[in-house]
Amino acid sequence: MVGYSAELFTGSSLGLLAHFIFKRYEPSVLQFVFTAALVGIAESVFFTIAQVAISTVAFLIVLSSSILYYRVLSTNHPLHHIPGPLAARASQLWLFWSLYRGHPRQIQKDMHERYGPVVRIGPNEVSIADAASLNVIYGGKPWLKGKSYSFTASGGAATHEVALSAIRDPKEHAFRRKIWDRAFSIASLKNYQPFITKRVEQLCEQLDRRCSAVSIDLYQWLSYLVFDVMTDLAWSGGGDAVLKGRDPDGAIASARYSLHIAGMTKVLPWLAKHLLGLPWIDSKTLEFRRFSSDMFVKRMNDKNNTDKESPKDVFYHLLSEGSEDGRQWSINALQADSRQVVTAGADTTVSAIAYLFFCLLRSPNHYKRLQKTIDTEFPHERPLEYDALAKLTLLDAYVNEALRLEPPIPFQNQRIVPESGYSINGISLPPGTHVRAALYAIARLPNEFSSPDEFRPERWLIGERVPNERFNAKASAPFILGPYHCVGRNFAMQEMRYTVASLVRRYNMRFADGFNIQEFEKRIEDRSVLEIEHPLEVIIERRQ
Ligand code: HEM
Repeated sequence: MVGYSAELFTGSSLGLLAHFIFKRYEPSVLQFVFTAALVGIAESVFFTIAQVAISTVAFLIVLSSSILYYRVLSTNHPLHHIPGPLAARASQLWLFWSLYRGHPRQIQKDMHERYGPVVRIGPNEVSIADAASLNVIYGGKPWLKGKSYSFTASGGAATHEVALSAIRDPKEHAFRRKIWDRAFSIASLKNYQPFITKRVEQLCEQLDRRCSAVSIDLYQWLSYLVFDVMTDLAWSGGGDAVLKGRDPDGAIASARYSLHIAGMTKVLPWLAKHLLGLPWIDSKTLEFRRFSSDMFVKRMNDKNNTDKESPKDVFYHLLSEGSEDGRQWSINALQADSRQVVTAGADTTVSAIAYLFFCLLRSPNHYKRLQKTIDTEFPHERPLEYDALAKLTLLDAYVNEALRLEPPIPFQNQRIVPESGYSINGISLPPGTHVRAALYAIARLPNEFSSPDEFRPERWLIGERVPNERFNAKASAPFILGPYHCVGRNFAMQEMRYTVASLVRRYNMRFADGFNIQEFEKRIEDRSVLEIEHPLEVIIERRQ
């Protein structure tokens, strides 16, 4: 051993030195390997190959043990005082594993029940389960978006195609967001209603043919519906999934898979671009990229065809509105943002509607009550009107309750503690700490809602709350708050109201024989957006 002392000493010292650098700048595996290679090359000037090998091994062992010790045990670590699982303190891989398994929202909730309102879920990341903090983090002067946003959900590194949700620079975000806000103004929302009405009518025609027959997978049909609505919204024309009764060119599955992969790799952004380059992953995200590019080109051609009046879709707003300083969007940005209408709007809305139907079918009395209310409000031939539906407090109570229990984006909301730091329940979070609000856990806190795990839409109706019932509407934030809140919120609400009211009014439904409620619940997974992995098998009957 004495014979190796020079190379062991050199390797170990360089390992410690590298740690002091990596402590400030979290390395990727590639940087880690690159540094080791650099050290090896530098040492080869003084050492033989065997000595370099020994020194490099010493370097790697000391560097990894020192990082591990610092993250897990050292009282010098700025988040040392925050409780959490040891594996999470050690590496981001713990989060990656939670996402891979598909239940990070539930793991977050379990962790909070065990450790309290602030839990360490990564080397430099904490989760917060505290309703009052929602406004501090996301509302008012919001905290900056975290590193996980350096990667877009649409299947490309953010530097190539930045969609609105991935923009971390507040000024750039505000510039692009202004145009999105116009695209979702009250006036614009009215222009979009025919998209919903037409597709729901098509869905009803399809479902009419499947009444009382074999069971249908309601989640699948709702996916077709919402995908068509979103592609109409983005580019005034889509894949006609409802009419065809199938996923057009595999685009729905491919869009879903893109979100699935993006959700997992967002916690390890450096891994994302390497993973996406893998042929079998690339081929599974290709269909949606191809589909959306075709739609984009078609819509551009329509725009350039001066004989046609430009349809008033989101694309219309993205194209025609420049900013006051005269800046125009690049083609890449235009493509990324119009595609985001589908990636942000489809799976979120479909999971919310499907989960609401699941709750209604599990409690048939609720189904009947909603049906009766809609029958009373819209007797016989009276068409469903969007404005009247928006005033139906009972309908909103049902939608809000489903969103409370299963917020469709429960986990992907990372922010950075600002320079002023933050303190919660006497626990201080230093500037630069990455945080996520545990939306799912907060909306199920027993001090915010009585019987928090129960589907009880009445809690949203002032006249129906039981005496001393705990109810804090602000603890349920499925669309987040503040300047980065969901821009499609009002559109999603009108789509959910119209779809649910139309189907409940027209059909009686029940679970198919043998439907496994527990298994269905278990298979509601989340990585980016809720993914329902179990068919929602139902039997439908046309009402007289
Ligand atoms: C029930 C349905 C929906 C829910 C629960 C939902 C939820 C959310 C949430 C929580 C965020 C913030 C995520 C973050 O902090 O990173 C968000 C952002 C966003 N949502 Fe939605 N969403 C829904 C439907 C829609 C629809 C229909 C659209 C239509 C285009 C849409 C477009 C967007 C966009 C573009 C953003 C990024 C906003 C920004 O960064 O300024 N969403 N949504």
